Amino acid sequence: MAHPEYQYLSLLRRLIDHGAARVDRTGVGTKALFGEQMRFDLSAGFPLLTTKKIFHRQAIHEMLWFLSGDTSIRPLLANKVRIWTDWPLANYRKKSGEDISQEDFEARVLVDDTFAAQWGDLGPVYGKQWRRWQGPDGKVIDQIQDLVDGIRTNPTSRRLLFTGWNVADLPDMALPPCHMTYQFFVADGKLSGLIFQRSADTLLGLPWNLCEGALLIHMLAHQCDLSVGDLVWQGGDVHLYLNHIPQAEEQLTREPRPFPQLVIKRKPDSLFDYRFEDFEITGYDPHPHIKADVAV
Ligand SMILES: Nc1nc(=O)c2c([nH]1)NC[C@@H]1CN(c3ccc(C(=O)N[C@@H](CCC(=O)O)C(=O)O)cc3)CN21
Ligand SMILES: O=c1ccn([C@H]2C[C@H](O)[C@@H](COP(=O)(O)O)O2)c(=O)[nH]1
Repeated sequence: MAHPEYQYLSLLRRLIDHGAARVDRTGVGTKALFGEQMRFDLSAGFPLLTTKKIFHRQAIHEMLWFLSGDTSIRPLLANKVRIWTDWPLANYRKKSGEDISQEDFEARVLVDDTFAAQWGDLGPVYGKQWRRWQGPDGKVIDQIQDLVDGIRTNPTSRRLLFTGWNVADLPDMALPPCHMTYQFFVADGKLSGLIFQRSADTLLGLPWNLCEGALLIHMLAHQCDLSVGDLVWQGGDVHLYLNHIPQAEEQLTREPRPFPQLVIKRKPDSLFDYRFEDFEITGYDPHPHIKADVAV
């Protein structure tokens, strides 16, 4: 069987060859396809792309941050994860008129509590909706805890899902959720998960989304005494930014190598008690990193 990474590489190829040219919110421009799907059998390996190095250390931190319910970039910065800085930074520069550098902005968020509260928060993004969805009656809903309970007590339920797409809260979010809905399925002692992603930056964001989706399935399966099944990824507007085409062409010259394995070294009492040190990726031997600028 062909290496599963060819699903991703063939998507890059099709985007370059057949994507519809579009003007997008960022002004960069994209080539886009609508309605794409990929499937990875997690028992056969961890889907961390090998045709370029993916910074999985940062991706693991991001997933733990979502699960913690936090929406400030401060805990990310404390772990040297800088992928979310651009949005609050642009907001601060615009509103304050101060031409602050990214480094200085990040340093202030880290040391100054008042500054961090005012400028370092992304609004009611992923973590808030996943863990603290506010009901109309003021009741707070923990969608992830409910999911864990559901998988354990009613594994054939067709309602094992959670979503970040809280319509009423969208205007207050720095960015509306991209990987917006997750659904789960238990069969033959295996847990599978499906991600619906309304908008996918195929070169930069998507490899992280696959890594983090796979990590979440592993964690849920670990907690619910199941083994891992498939990660199914579905994308709505799946795009390649025009300034990423040379990087995509470079990546397409490379041959996939075997996927690594994820080792979870400890079983904590709950899904929310995992620490970064509990995870190890073994056997990862990727091609070199390919640098690309993120569209803000
Ligand atoms: N245009 C865009 N693409 C995204 O993927 C994206 C957004 N915006 N906005 C919100 C988050 C932030 N995410 C990001 C942002 C940056 C990188 C990025 O630049 N990754 C580089 C290296 C990062 C580094 O040097 O630490 C990579 O090669 O993966 C990845 C995901 C995913 N999301
Ligand atoms: O996890 C993520 C988060 C974001 N993205 C990408 C997808 C788009 O390129 C932008 C978001 O812009 P919108 O105009 O809100 O669609 O970020 C991603 O791929 N993965």
